[in-house]
Amino acid sequence: MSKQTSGKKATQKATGKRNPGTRTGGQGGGRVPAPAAVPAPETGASLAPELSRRRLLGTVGAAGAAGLVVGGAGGALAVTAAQDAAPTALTSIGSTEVAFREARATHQAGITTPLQATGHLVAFDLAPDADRKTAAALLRRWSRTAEELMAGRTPDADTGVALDAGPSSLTVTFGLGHSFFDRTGLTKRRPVQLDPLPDFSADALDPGRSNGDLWIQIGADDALVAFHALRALQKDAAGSARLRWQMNGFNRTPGATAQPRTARNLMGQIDGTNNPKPSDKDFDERIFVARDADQAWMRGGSYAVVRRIRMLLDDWEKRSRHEQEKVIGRRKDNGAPLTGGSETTPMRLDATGSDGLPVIPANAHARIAAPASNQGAALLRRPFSFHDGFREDGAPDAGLLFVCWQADPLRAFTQIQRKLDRGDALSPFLRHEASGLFAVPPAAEPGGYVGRPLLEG
Ligand SMILES: C=CC1=C(C)c2cc3[nH]c(cc4nc(cc5[nH]c(cc1n2)c(C)c5CCC(=O)O)C(CCC(=O)O)=C4C)c(C)c3C=C
Ligand SMILES: [Fe+2]
Repeated sequence: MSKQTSGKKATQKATGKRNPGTRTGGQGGGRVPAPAAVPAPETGASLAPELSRRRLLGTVGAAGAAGLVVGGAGGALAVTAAQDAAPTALTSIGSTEVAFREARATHQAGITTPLQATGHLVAFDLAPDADRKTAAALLRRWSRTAEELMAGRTPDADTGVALDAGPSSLTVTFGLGHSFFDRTGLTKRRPVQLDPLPDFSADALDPGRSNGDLWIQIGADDALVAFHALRALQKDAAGSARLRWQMNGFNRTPGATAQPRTARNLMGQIDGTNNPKPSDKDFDERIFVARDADQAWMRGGSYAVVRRIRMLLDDWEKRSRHEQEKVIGRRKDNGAPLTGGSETTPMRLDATGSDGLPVIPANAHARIAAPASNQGAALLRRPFSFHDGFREDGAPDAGLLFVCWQADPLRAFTQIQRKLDRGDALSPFLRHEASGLFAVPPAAEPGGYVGRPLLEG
């Protein structure tokens, strides 16, 4: 059914787990360089190690060896084979694989996985005549495709777009919207956590680009790999569901800086510093649905809130650096709180300056959004930046595809956004233009598919 292009399927668990916002520290993600098997381009059989090494080194020599995965930390020697061409050596970026289902992980990939360079967010609505069986068959097809592509394998009848790219940290994450449950006769099993988000005063939402029966988040460190996955999943949906909306985003390319750093957004701020870390004792409780939750099919799952937030960059960029820093409560250069220290130093919210005013202003974004201002509420932010060209007035149509993860959206996103809505210094520079809320079930069981316990339970 499929052609293996990046060595045999990886079954190892995560090594070098990294924080989604920082690419270092913490756990999460399960990204591993693909293992060393080398398929022969013509026959698919393994090449003798000596031959494959020679071929590889030839390619390495031509390409320059820096960054290539040849006996690196993971000992991996990865190649990908175009159908009739010589194998292409992969760097660690191309060969890194995120497991579709890890041995002991109960949640889907793409939640604690480190930020990827490219992302597509896509919502589908089930076809008018679709029922629960149609939905189940679609999720089965989608899960199979996701597992294949995340392992670096491509379908036989393939366009070849990603043939020599390797898995490139591809993740595909599936979610179910409020309307999915009505469409599939499962209204009674819809979790209250999917109740529609309240209206916020700053909302200017476009219903056509909001919500949807089904949602997919695709992320990869290679734009061709991400597009390839999007296209394959769209083809799988033919006749069962049609595209409702799609958004494309990006982050800094991994490996661009010598030391991994927390991402910057299009306002130039270091964004993601105070994300909950998988090493925090309450991380699972905050981000994932509890193991004893009433909705058994959601145990180990999470809820995603997706917002397309356009940044009013012309207004923002007129502000001095000092003004911009007061809006957030942190420095732009290194992300440190205005009360001093480095990026990871805790904010001193009670510190006052010689003028008697709080050093981190009362309306600073980081103060208002902090757990201390929200009865302990916290969410995991895992966004992509977007740029969809320029508007008629010449302003960039650019901003943040804000994706955040939590066990309970009412206690996390809604609580924090209500607070921000009432007086966040950042709000005048933002427009919330689209919104979605999705239940993201746990990872598929071996041989199963995402959502099976709901659809067949
Ligand atoms: C409802 C939740 C949030 C929305 C919407 C949101 C939008 C948004 N934020 C930034 C930039 C930054 N946010 C920062 C911190 C921060 N933001 C939220 C929540 C929302 N942000 C939280 C929970 C936090 C952490 C607060 C804390 O515990 O300290 C920061 C500071 C650095 C960091 O910790 O990440 C920046 C910068 C933008 C640009 C934006 C919308 C486009
Ligand atoms: Fe924020």
